[in-house]
Amino acid sequence: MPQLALGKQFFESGEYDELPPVARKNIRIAMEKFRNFTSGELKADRGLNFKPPQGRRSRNIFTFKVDNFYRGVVLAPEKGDSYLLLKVMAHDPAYDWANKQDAGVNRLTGAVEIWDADGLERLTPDLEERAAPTAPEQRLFAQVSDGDLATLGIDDRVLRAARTVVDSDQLATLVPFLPEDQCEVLQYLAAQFSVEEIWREVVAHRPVGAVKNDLDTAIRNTPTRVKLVSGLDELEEILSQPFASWRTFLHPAQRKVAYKASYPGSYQVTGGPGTGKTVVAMHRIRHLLSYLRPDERVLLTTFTNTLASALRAGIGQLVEDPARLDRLDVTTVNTQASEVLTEAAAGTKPSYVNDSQELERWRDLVARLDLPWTAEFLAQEYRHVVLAQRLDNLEDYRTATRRGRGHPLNDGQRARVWEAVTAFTDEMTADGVRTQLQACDEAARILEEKGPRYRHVVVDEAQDLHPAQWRLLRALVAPRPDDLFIAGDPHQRIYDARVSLKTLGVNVVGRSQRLRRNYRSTQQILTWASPLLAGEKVEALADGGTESLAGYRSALQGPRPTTHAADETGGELDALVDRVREWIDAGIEPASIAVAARFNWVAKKAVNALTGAGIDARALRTAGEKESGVRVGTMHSLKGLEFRCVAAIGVNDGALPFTKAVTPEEVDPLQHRTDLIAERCLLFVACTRARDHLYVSWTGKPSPFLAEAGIA
Ligand SMILES: Nc1ncnc2c1ncn2[C@@H]1O[C@H](COP(=O)(O)OP(=O)(O)OP(=O)(O)O)[C@@H](O)[C@H]1O
Repeated sequence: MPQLALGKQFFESGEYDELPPVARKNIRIAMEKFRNFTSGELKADRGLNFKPPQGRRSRNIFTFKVDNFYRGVVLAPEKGDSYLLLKVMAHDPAYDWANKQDAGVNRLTGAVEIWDADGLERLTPDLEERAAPTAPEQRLFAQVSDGDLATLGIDDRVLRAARTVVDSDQLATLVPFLPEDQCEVLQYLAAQFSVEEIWREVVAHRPVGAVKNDLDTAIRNTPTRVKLVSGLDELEEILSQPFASWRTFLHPAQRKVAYKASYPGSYQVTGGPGTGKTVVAMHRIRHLLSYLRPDERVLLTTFTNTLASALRAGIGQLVEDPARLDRLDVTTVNTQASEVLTEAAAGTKPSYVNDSQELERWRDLVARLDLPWTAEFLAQEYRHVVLAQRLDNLEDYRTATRRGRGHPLNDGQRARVWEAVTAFTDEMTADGVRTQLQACDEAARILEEKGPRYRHVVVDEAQDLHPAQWRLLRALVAPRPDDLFIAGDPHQRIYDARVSLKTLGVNVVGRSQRLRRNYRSTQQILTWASPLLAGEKVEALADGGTESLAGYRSALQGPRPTTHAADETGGELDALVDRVREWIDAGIEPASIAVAARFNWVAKKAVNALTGAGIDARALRTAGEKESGVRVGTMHSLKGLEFRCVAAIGVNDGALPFTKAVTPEEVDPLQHRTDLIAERCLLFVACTRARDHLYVSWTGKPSPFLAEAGIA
């Protein structure tokens, strides 16, 4: 029986979602014929009008009639009996598209590649001309021999184009025309990966099996871009709902991590912004739910309630069975702490103090006890040393290592700090209040006594969790195979969190995967934003060492980010209004536009400026998911989210880094450095929320981060 398959191209650019229901029905009827007819019958069927387009490049490409308006384009290998549906378009564009495409089997991956061969052929002479003044040995791939390129699956036509590439900007212009796997190889080479490293990255995650040079096998061997359809029922199901690519077409690295049958313990997935860590976490949950025993439950944690509801909706699209979904909780770690404490206090909910109330208490203690340190210093000492290591008495504090703290304390000084710590905790207890982190610590202690609540815990946005939160996560699940699955990115660490997971009983050594392909933002946005972190060594997620963005790339293309320098705030806000209006006039949904500011008061001004100019805009924090209007919020509040357009405003000297958020070097040089990196990461996080358009503005002197990155 013939194998039906749907190509990723079929769903691209939202074309499929815009097809009228009747066209979808007709696609199903046509596909039924592909399923049931012999090839002779297909060719003879007048309704289907199955034929090769004249002028096609690939002899395996055919078109067929969907109805009087639409035609389908299908890849039908000569040998074998698979049919890969590539596009459904209006009559003329369908022929035009079909004639431009070529199809082949990648020598390295054994996967089917379909690419715009017409575009590649037309672009190559132009690139050759532009590259002529640059000597071949100075071009981007000069160090890689033709033989090595062939080993990595680069075919002759791509080789000719690759040899013209002078720099990564030129590679970006080629990307839309390249066969996908070959494109990935060239991007790795541009990022200075060795042939062996690329071989590992590109081949190791793929299904094993001999690479055969026949399209039929290749179609069945390309889960990244081809959805094999088991039958007409499944086809009907796929065609009847809006399509989200992330549900079906995982990158081999994503698939391997998400659907590995079992890990002997905890597992960690890292990667730059937009590399699909959350997507992997959601697929892992689908996998875990399918194996769950009747009395077991799964927990997914993330950083904010907004992200938790987005995750819940996402998993709802992946797991249809409500009975399975019922066995999943999606919350923040702090919510878990509150639940545990409420349960332990027979239903009485805990009361909290926020960061500024906590600081007020330290300030009061500094004055009362006449201490020689600032309130900020004591709050950090409590958070990063005492709470982090769960130090319960002076003896332990005396001998504790103070990793990451740059201001030494002698024995007498430690005794005085401890006096303040004791007063602080005693007064909090007497007032019946806690900080969120204290609550996590207490909840962990309770569960350490009572036992875990979940069979599996999946942690998203793991980079900002404090050791007390990790202790709670550790206590929520027993140390067993597949206990914790952790997703995070140290480049997005915007709160001061440093942990050694091993000392907290979470061991991911030898069990981790880094994702490198960005699915969210255009290459232009990544190329612009990555230098914001350049030169900074970012501490790895788990246990020492550093992480880099090597090989971080995107296959998406778009305009370069733009900047605006204003002399005064009014001018900056006027320019923002103009930019947002341009986006809306170009047809972009206002709710897919975000404005990000370092401070809440700047965000409020932006809301006023936009609404004053007649543009629907609202605060991100309070906006309901379905509400209209441009979203405006602080850079912190954009964490984990994404928008088609992002305007980062107020990126001024003095705002980024914000002086008050950075411990003075003379107070604590190590803390000073950590705070500065967090501020850098904050700007990076805000910029990498953008999918298509990024705009950055400032008033007066720009942020030194922009200047250091060569942007302003
Ligand atoms: N395999 C895929 N195919 C298509 N789209 C994908 C794929 N993987 C991820 N995406 C999309 O890329 C975007 C970013 O994914 P996701 O939020 O999972 O990344 P992330 O690494 O968690 O990002 P961040 O760390 O910046 O929050 C989302 O729109 C997601 O749907």
